Amino acid sequence: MSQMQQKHGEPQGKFITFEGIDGAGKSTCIAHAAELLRQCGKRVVISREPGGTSLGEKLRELLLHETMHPETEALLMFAARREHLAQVIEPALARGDWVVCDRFSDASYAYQGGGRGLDAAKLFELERWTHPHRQPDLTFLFDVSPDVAGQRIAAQGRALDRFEQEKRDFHARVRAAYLERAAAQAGRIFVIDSGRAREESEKILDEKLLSLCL
Ligand SMILES: Nc1ncnc2c1ncn2[C@@H]1O[C@H](COP(=O)(O)OP(=O)(O)OP(=O)(O)O)[C@@H](O)[C@H]1O
Ligand SMILES: Cc1cn([C@H]2C[C@H](O)[C@@H](COP(=O)(O)O)O2)c(=O)[nH]c1=O
Repeated sequence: MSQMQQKHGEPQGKFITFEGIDGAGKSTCIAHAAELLRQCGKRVVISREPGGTSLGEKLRELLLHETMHPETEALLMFAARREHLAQVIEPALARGDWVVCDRFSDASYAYQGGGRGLDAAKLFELERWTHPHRQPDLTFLFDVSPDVAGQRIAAQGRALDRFEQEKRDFHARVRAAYLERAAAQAGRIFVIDSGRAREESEKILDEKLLSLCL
């Protein structure tokens, strides 16, 4: 049975992920994307990583606030992801719902790989273990410079988490890893220049989503 088909030949829902460095603007555009998909008649589940389940949200608290070894960080990201796939993502897709998710495994390659310097082969092993047969159908990468993203986060005036507190160099490496991955997987990862006005990002997002809905 193909990944795109259920037992009775009904098409599965689609799995759409949003990625980018902290402050790139992806979370803001997710609600907009979900609204558009609902207008197209799709049932939409919005979720996030790390998180999306009761256990995943507890792991998220640890990941965002506790100091830990980079490999522990990678393992916990994938542990949260395993639970998320089992409890939320796979059941929703099997029901025919569309899943719109704030981050997925591309984030592990970008943050733990690019940012922390972990060997991509180790991340690949974790990915193969956690979701050997599942990849997003489409990924939006919100691309912006760490300087602009940092200004956007500062303007929110809230406490920063462990990743947001990292230096610009870290975010520059994360951004570079994302762009490298987007170049290697251009058919799946669609880059949106989010250095421009939010309305412009949303217009491009709408066009791409509408083409997927038809
Ligand atoms: N082109 C744009 N697209 C999206 N958001 C933008 C854009 N320009 C400015 N913004 C603003 O950037 C701010 C940061 O957005 P948001 O919190 O969605 O980022 P994020 O990528 O989800 O960050 P984080 O990963 O830290 O949660 C918001 O206040 C949003 O209104
Ligand atoms: C899935 C995933 C996430 N991260 C990091 C990236 C962000 O800094 C935080 C999540 O915060 P957000 O405001 O919800 O974007 O977690 C990571 O390092 N690796 C991952 O796999």
